[in-house]
Amino acid sequence: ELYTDASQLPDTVYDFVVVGAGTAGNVMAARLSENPKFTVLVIEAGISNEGVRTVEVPFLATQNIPATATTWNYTTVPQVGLGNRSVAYPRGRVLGGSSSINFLAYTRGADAEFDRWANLTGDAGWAWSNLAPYYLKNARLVPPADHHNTSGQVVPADHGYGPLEMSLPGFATSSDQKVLATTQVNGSLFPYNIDLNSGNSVGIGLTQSTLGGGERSSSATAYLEPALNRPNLHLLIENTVTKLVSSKGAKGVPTFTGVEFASSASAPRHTVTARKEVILSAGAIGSPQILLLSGVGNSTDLKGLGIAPVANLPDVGQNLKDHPILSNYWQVTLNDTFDDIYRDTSVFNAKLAQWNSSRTGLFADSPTNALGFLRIPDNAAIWSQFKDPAAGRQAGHFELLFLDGYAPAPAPGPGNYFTINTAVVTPESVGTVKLNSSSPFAFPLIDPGFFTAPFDVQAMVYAIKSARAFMQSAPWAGVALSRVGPVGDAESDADIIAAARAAARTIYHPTSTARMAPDNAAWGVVDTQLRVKGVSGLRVVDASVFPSIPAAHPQAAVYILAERAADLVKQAWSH
Ligand SMILES: Cc1cc2nc3c(=O)[nH]c(=O)nc-3n(C[C@H](O)[C@H](O)[C@H](O)COP(=O)(O)OP(=O)(O)OC[C@H]3O[C@@H](n4cnc5c(N)ncnc54)[C@H](O)[C@@H]3O)c2cc1C
Repeated sequence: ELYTDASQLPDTVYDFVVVGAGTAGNVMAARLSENPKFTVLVIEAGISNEGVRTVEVPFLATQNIPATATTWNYTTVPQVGLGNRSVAYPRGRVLGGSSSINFLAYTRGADAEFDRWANLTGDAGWAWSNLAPYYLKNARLVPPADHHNTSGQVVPADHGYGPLEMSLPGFATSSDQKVLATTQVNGSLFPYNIDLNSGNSVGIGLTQSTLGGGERSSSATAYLEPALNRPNLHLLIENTVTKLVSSKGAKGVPTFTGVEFASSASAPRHTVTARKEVILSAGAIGSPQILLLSGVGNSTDLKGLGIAPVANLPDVGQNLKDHPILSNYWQVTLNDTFDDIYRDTSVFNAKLAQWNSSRTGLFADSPTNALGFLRIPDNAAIWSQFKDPAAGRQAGHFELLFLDGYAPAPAPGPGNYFTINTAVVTPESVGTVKLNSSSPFAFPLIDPGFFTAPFDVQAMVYAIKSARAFMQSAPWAGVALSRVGPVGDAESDADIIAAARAAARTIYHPTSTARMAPDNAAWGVVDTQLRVKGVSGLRVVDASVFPSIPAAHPQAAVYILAERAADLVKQAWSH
């Protein structure tokens, strides 16, 4: 049942209270409520996802950001590595969380990403061989919107049977053909990868997107909605959790027993009791913020803000990792790019009408039809200065994302454009999330530390040159005209670096702000069962516990982690 007002809630005591109906939170809610003996309440700050056009229409995903009714409209603190610019840092604030507003790419990353988690935490349960069943349990392939023959574009045997729908592009563009042709003629630099979700994530392939039947599939549509008719699952939306409630338990161990929330800063606070556990799934920004507001963090910092310390865990809000990205643009001779839809309302409306009537056409597609992860070669000069940060040889160092037009729109002038977004997916830069104030309604201070580590700058230079080499390949001869846009003019390395610092932004992949560490380690925030260290009754399940950031779009890893976490919680309370 869905409620919008605390006074409507039929109960004040639940077995589990899940904070945040986001990507991970909805997996927890759906899986825990499979047991009819468990009662579960989910509290979400955002609005319902239903009927929100930019959430439902895959191609319009980019229109949810930077600041709309479905986002937390965060910005970063000025970024030293980006010429002191502050950059927009939106997160989903809607049922489904960021899975409702993201750009739909589903990439689980190399097996080695998870094996690294196992190594960093000392728990083989996080190794790929043990997580694979949870990957299969998360998503399933469904036909693309245009029902084309997908042989040679995907390896069906490497996919599962879960509720999340995933499909290949359902609206072919002429630039897709050129991207794929480039992998054929220039395969040594740009190998074709038939399925980026087969465990080897190096190479370029068609994007597998979280959509089915031409509509976005999210943790809200795939997990939450089908479970909402269960009598043991209650959902409260449009209410912000202000802190977690704890008391001193047996032997003086702080014990989390409930959650405090309110519908606005000035509204009265309400509390509910969690008989078994509080599950914190507020994401890589929200979860550290709520931990700090609840007295879990660096005790000295907390006292300075007037917050009574409950557990001294200095790692809360530390180790923020994210992928920096920027756009490289070309003017092209193709005449069917999407540029016109943002220049001509009648073209936009025609595409929307097609989607409305048949869930087909451009708007049934995610914003990017092809992408790939590539390695900086072993003989590159960069390796004389830096140690290889990749998890393994089947993981890339940088990413190329291909967009059939000028993105973010609108194009700077008439004509047609092609965009290659370049991202560094093995960043060495580390940042923080800190409280700005003890008010739960004040945004935290977000500092991803972009380009503060020299490796990231050098890797971005490499990625930009790689994108340029891609466009110099034979299939683009006579098609790609001039380079345009802010990075386009830069020629020398020094100029490219300056342009990169002026143009880079986030690809919206923050992780690791409440990271998992070995059970006996003094560092970290949660143990290998995702229980907050030094307290009882509290787990964190979302991207904030990632021990390291995968060289991939992280939503797949969030789903996989949450599927395992749900089993861990079920096992813990099976008696
Ligand atoms: C614009 C954008 C594009 C992206 N594109 C991709 C992509 O193409 N592919 C990909 O794999 N990943 C992408 N990502 C990243 C991916 O979506 C996230 O890594 C993932 O969804 C995070 O899941 P989570 O469960 O950790 O947090 P979220 O899904 O963000 O969930 C957190 C939830 O907690 C709620 N919450 C927070 N604080 C409170 C509070 N105090 N009280 C109540 N509720 C609260 C939030 O409203 C939200 O619903 C993108 C992200 C964004 C923002």
